[in-house]
Amino acid sequence: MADDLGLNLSLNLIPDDVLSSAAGGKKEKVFGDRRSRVQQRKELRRQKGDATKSDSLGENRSREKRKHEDDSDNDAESSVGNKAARTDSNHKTGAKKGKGSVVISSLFRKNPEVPVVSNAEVATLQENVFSGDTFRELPLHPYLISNLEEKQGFKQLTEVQKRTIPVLLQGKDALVKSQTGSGKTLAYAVPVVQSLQARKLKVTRMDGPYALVIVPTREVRNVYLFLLFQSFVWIVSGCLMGGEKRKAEKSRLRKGINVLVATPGRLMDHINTTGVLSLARVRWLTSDELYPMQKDVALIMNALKAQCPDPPQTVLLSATLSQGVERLSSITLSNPERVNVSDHAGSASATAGEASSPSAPPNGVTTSPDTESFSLPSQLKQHFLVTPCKLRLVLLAGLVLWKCKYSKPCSKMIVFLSTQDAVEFHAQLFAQVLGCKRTIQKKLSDLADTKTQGLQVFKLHGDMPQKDRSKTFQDFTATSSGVLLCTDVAARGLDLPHVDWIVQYTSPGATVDYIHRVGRTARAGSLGHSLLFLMPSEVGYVTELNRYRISLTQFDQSKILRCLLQNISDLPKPTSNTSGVSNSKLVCVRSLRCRTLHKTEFAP
Ligand SMILES: Nc1ncnc2c1ncn2[C@@H]1O[C@H](COP(=O)(O)OP(=O)(O)OP(=O)(O)O)[C@@H](O)[C@H]1O
Repeated sequence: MADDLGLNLSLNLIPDDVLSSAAGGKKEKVFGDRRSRVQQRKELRRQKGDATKSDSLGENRSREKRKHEDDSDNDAESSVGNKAARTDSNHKTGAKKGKGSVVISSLFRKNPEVPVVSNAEVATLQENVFSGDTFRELPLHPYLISNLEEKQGFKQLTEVQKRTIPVLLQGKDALVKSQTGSGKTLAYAVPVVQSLQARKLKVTRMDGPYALVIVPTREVRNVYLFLLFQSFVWIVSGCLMGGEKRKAEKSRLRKGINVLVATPGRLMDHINTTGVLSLARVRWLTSDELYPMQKDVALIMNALKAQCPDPPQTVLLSATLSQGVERLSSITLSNPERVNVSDHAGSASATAGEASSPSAPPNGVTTSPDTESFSLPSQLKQHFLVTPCKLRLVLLAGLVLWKCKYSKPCSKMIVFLSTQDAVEFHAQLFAQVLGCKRTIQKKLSDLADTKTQGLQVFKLHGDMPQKDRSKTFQDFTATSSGVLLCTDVAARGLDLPHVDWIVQYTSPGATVDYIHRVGRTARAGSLGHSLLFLMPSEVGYVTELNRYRISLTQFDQSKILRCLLQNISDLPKPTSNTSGVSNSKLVCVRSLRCRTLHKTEFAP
C-alpha cells in the first residue's frame, strides 16, 4: 500500500532522454512550441467571443498565466512517454527548472515534515558473549571436546553454554534466556550428545527418538548441530520439516532416528496420522524459540505424556523470555532451573533516539519495572530512518546498492518485509532493475562470474516451494554479498553466517519481533548493523523500544544519496532491457537516477 502510493506519486519523474534534451540545445524548440500553443488558445478564445474578458484582465494576469503555462508545458514535456504523469494532479509542481538547470523532482518536494528526534540516555542491558572458559573444563567425552574445538573451531564456551550445560547434565529442566546469536543451540545439544553416548546400553537407530528438538521454521537446522550429533556415528540424527515429502520422511523414521529435529506442525502430523513415530523412548525435549507456537508445544507435550512412561527432561530457550513463555514453562517444565545470562551482566548507558512526542519523558527514557527488558549484542549498531512514504522505496533501493554493490567489501543484507507479495514484488524489481537478472535462478557456481556486474538478490517466504526455500538458504549462506528479501519466516532462530545489515522496511509488530529480526546479525561476537524504516507518524516506536532498553540512533539519509552520486555512471538506465518489468516498477530506477542526477536539498 505504502509502496503503491510512493510509486503513483513519483510517476511524473523525468525520463533520461528528456532530461538530456532539456539540458541541451532543444530548449528553443520547446519554447517555440509553447508560444504557438498559447497563440492557438488565444485565438480559440477570441473566436468564442471571450476576447473582451481576456483583455480586461490586464497585463499582470496574462504574465502570471504565461508563467503558469511555462511550468505546465515544461512538466508535460518532461513527462513524455508517461501518460500517467500528465493526468497526475501533482504534475504542476513536478519538476521545476530554475537557475543553473537545477531540477527538483516532485518525489522530493512537498513531503510531510520529518519530526525532530532528539537523543536520550538509555541504560541498555549488556551480556558477555564469551566466558573465557573452554570445553575441557566440562565433564565431556574427549572425542566430543576435540570435535568442538578442532573440527568446529569453538575455542571458548559462550556465557550461556557455560551456565546451561552443567544444569542439563544434572538432568534438570531449564528455562534459558540469552541474547540472539549467543550459542543457545550448543547449550542444549552438547548435553544431549554427551548423555546419549554415555548410555550403558549402546543406542541403536532402531530404538527410535531419544531426543526431540522442536524448532520454529524449516531453515533452523543448523549445520553445526548435525555435525555435532554425528560426532558418534551410532547416534543417528534427522529432521522432519513441513514441505518435505512425507513418504521419504516415513521411510527414514522406519529406519530409525535417535535425535529428531522437527517443526511442530509436521511432528504432530506424523504423531497423529502416519503411525510410524513412537515417542516411548524420548528422554529429552527441547523447544527453541517456540513461544509463537505454544499451542503446538502443548499438543506435543500431551502426546508425549500419553506415550512416555516418564516425563522427559525439558528445556525451553529464547532470547526473549516474556511472560508468555513463562506461562508456557509452567505447563511444560517441572521445577525448572532458570538461566538468565543478563542477570549476571551489567547495564550500560547509551545514547538513544527519543522521539519528541508529547508522551516521551523529557529527560531520558524511563523503563517501568513491569516492562521486560531485552539484551541485544553490544556489537550491534542499531539505527532508524524517518522518511516520508514516497521516498521509502528509493531509499531502500539506494541503501541496497550502496551496501551490497558499491561498498568494498560488499555486504550481506537481510530486508524484512511484511507480506509474501511484498517479497515477490521487491525481489523481482531489484533483481531485474538493480541486479543481475538471472541471479535468483542462477547456479551458485556461476555467481562468482556475475559478482562484479550486479547485485545478488535472494528471496524467502512461507509460500515458496521447499526446494526453492532450501536453495535460497544454501545460496545465501554460501555467498559473501547480496540481499535477502524475506518475511518473518527468517526472523527467529536462523543462523546465516556473516550478515552485516538487517533492514526492517516495515516495522515489526511487537518488540520481541524487533529483537529476533535484528538478531540475525552481530552473532557470536561479530559486528552488525540494523536499520528500521519509520514513517513520520511512526516515530513513537523509537520511544517504545527505549522502554525495553533498546537504544537506536537516527540514520542520515544523505549518506545513501552521496553514495549514489559517486556511482551515478553505474546506475541502471530505465531504457535498458527491462522485459517483464511493468512501467510502474521502472519508476524505482528512474527515481534513483533523477534523484541523484538533480541536486536536491539532500545532496551534499
Ligand atoms: N562456543 C562457541 N564459540 C564460537 N562460536 C560459537 C560457539 N557456540 C556457538 N557459536 C556460533 O554462534 C552462532 C550462533 O549460535 P546459535 O544459533 O546457537 O545462537 P542462538 O543463541 O541460538 O541464536 P538465536 O537466539 O538467534 O536462535 C553460530 O554460528 C555458532 O556457530
